[in-house]
Amino acid sequence: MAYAVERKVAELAVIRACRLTNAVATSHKLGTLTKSDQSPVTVADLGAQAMINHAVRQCFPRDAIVAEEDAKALRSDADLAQRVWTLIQTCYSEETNAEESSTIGRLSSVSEMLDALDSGDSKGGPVGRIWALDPIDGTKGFIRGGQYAVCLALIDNAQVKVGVIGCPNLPVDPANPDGDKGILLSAVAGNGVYSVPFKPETGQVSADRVSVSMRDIASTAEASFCESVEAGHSSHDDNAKIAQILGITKPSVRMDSQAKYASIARGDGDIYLRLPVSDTYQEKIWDHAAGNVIVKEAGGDVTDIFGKQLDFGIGRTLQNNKGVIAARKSIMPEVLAAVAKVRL
Ligand SMILES: Nc1ncnc2c1ncn2[C@@H]1O[C@H](COP(=O)(O)O)[C@@H](OP(=O)(O)O)[C@H]1O
Ligand SMILES: [Mg+2]
Ligand SMILES: [Mg+2]
Ligand SMILES: [Mg+2]
Repeated sequence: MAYAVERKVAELAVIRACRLTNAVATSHKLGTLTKSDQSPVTVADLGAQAMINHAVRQCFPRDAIVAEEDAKALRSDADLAQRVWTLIQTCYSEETNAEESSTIGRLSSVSEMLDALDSGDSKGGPVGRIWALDPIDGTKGFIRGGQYAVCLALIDNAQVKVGVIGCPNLPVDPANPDGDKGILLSAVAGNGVYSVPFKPETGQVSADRVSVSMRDIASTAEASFCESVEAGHSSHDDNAKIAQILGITKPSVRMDSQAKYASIARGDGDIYLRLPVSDTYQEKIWDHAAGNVIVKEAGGDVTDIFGKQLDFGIGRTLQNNKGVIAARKSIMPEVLAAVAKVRL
């Protein structure tokens, strides 16, 4: 299978990062900082990015990386850098799968950690292999104890070919929300999407991978839709109007992060609405790349609010697109017609 090695590396790197983020979440010592755009970042985002960037660089040294974070805050604060380094060392020491370090390696010094963090600064673009990394998507959800996701994708000549999303807080069985948590969704374009339950504390895979697909529904009135928790990321008002036009009566499922893509891919919900709040905000490629291939491989489609495919080949942002809509292919025309009515 094409991209089999890339998928294996991405799965190992994401599961390892989930072990680190889960340890930070359960310690309640999040080390939250505020970035220049006023959004939060925690020591877990930084530790996860350093480890994953290093894994990608070690396995595929010629590939570029577009990642959300950088080492700026750690380069000016040695104590903070040491704290992230300790988290990474603890995470390595808790490895239970020997394949992990033999395949994706380990960082060996603080300076290597800082360089790895800074190696996700590619400008992106239409040509070549570019990894898109969101070390914690839904940082606000992570801080709240809600949903968050570690998301890694490989974009090859502007097409998303591999997508892996780790959701440590997503229930393994959606019908049993208080049961075991920890799901990895993994897709290669043209080869389907698989769900793998894993234990976030150890990173151990707890059952076989199973192929998943989006639910078939007779009409949009039967659908349930999901949206961001943060009203600043997606217009709850517009989303509600669209749902009303589609005859949806169930309340929206509000969830942080690309866990939304993961849950519609495995059939927990049917439609993901992300209507823009601001005219100027440009969606980031790391917020959507992995989810894009995962939903498509599950039988869904993902477009912007005008029905255009998302363009992952023009840089770090989706500047040619506005908002995001995802749904099963068969209902997509109806959903986009409702979106158009609301946006007129
Ligand atoms: N005004 C805005 N509109 C849309 N998305 C935004 C936004 N401001 C921030 N975001 C992005 O929304 C992501 C979270 O999405 P969601 O609301 O689905 O959980 C954030 O990812 P991070 O948490 O990785 O920073 C951030 O990149
Ligand atoms: Mg962020
Ligand atoms: Mg994000
Ligand atoms: Mg993030």
